[in-house]
Amino acid sequence: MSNTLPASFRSVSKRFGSNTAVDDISFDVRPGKITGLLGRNGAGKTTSLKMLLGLAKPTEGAATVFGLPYDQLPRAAHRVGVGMDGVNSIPEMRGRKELLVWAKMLGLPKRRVDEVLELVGLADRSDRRVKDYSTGMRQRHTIAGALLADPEFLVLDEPVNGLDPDGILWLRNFLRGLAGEGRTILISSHLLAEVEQTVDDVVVIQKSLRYAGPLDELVSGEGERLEEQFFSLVGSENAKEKVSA
Ligand SMILES: Nc1ncnc2c1ncn2[C@@H]1O[C@H](COP(=O)(O)OP(=O)(O)OP(=O)(O)O)[C@@H](O)[C@H]1O
Repeated sequence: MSNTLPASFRSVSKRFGSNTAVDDISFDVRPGKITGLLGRNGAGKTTSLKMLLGLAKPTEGAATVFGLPYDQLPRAAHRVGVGMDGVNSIPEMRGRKELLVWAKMLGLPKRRVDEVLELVGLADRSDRRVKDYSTGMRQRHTIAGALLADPEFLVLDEPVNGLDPDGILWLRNFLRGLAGEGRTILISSHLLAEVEQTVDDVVVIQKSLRYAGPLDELVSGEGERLEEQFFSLVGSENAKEKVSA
């Protein structure tokens, strides 16, 4: 595994016309940890991940993976596994077939597809078309694709969305297992209770950066919950009412 930081954002901003989606954020992702990128809808999570992965260009600043912009990183598709809507997805194809396409593009043997299908629990259901998968199956399929090249860094955009309680528990244990092997994981989410049980580090954004650091430094007081801290960082009258209710 590499010694260089898996991900680093330095004074990164992104504007779409007059809309500032991401405003001057700087943070690092620690190796071997699970980091949760948190923010409410429209906070700039996906845009930030896209800039990290070379799918969007920062208006200012730089986001790097292993010390380099993604498009300059040698073997980037092998080192960084990506799970994001619209990336590496051909919904009309059957699950296993689709993974075989990506495996071929990555120069991987067919048996790797069966390995990842087994890992995510889809081995016996991968002959269905991806578009016919349930939301939970699609999430697992996305993670299988991200794992194909056995990457040391996984970037997953909203992997918990749409999972049922079994799926959530599975994902939590699965991600913890991957981190236990020394992998780094960056997930975006707005599901605070779930994130609290899964991540080591937290990055809270609301266009600008509100917090970056260990979860247990953010939620250090007795009985303190991530949800409470989140709302005090991003601010919301409704939220404050909700928290104090
Ligand atoms: N391609 C684009 N063109 C114009 N505006 C965009 C584009 N992509 C994102 N935005 C805007 O940037 C802001 C941040 O969007 P983004 O998708 O990054 O938020 P998010 O935190 O991932 O939200 P969600 O949880 O709803 O997915 C929003 O105001 C969004 O409308």
